[in-house]
Amino acid sequence: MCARRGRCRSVVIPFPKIVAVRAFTARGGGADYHDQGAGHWIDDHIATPMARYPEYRASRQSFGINVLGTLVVELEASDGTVGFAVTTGGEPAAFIVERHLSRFLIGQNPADFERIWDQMYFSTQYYGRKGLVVNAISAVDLALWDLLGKLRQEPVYHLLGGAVRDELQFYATGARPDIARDLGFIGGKLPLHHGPAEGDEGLKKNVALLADMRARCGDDFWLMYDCWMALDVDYATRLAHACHAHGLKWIEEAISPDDYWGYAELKRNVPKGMLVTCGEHEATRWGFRMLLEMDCCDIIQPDVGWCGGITELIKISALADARGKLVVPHGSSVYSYHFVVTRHNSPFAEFLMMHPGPTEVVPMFAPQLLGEPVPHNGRIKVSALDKPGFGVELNPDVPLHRPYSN
Ligand SMILES: C[C@H](O)[C@H](O)[C@@H](O)[C@@H](O)C(=O)O
Ligand SMILES: [Mg+2]
Repeated sequence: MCARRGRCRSVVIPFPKIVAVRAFTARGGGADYHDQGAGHWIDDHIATPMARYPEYRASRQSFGINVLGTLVVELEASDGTVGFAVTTGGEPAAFIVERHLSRFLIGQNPADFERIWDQMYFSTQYYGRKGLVVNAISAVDLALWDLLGKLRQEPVYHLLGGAVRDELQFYATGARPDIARDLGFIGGKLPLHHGPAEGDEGLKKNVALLADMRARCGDDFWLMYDCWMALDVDYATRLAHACHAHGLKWIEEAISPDDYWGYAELKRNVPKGMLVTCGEHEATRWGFRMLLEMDCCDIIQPDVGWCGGITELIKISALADARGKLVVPHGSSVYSYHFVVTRHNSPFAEFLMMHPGPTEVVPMFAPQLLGEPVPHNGRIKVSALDKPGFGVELNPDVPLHRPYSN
């Protein structure tokens, strides 16, 4: 409405077009948060599908969990504004961005993210659909939303409909839930250390660790196990029932992400009141539709840097919301925080404790992002997100390598 009488000229200001796409790689923590130095809790004899091979049991880095490294995507607009994002992907993902996806971005309006996403996905469907390719698409999509926010001078959560709450509350993932409790987090998610290859002895050690943490944390603190795809339905069922006595709140990603049938069976098998969660290695609305329609889990946990980005997470979240399911994204720093605050069915978030102990809170994607907010007393106020885009900048002290160009 015009405030004053007279002609009201409503002019849509044209958006600057994307003029450059750059993909870099970086090593050492950051978005590829498994890429840590020796002695870090996150690589301390954690159960994985590779643990059936004794030579790959003590360390996930031994089989290559950190082989990719971080992908950094920059999108530059004609007015000089640069949007960027980071995810797991490294050099192969940089190739996909520079040599395949860039053609759908150069000369385009960053506000056309639906068309751009559609072209990135369906042009790579013949070799993508999940994993590395969708990681690359996710990074481009997140950089688009960062660029949009910077062009509109608004935080991404404003572009998603605004906050439905004043603060984010977090559970912490790491080896020390007892310390997480003292730091004000609402729960602690432990990595599972022993899988089927270590038999009943290993299962007893898993239960003993949970019992110890329950004794340290008291009865009211959430305790969860993250099984990182390491188990089979029988072992996961036995573990769930053995851990029920110690108040295990949820059993996470117990079996292969491809075994939708196994998840549906596990969800029927676990004790009443225990939740089954999964999805961090699932991708797109179609993958999550399968998890939801086959009743595989109680909570889906997409990683916004791996599932297709914000543009796809909007669709995934709506599917879950329509079925009364919670969406608690896998820890992905500001990229999930800006989403979670805007959705009623995302009442809390994950904070991955990246300190080696972990005995203190450090930024999740350290050292790559400057300005990354961290929880205080297990919470982040929405006002901490009130900066354009995702509100973070690349740390200029982190060496970047650009292996390809477009
Ligand atoms: C702690 C788990 O083993 C993984 O390292 C973690 O990244 C992921 O599964 C999570 O849910 O945070
Ligand atoms: Mg997990």
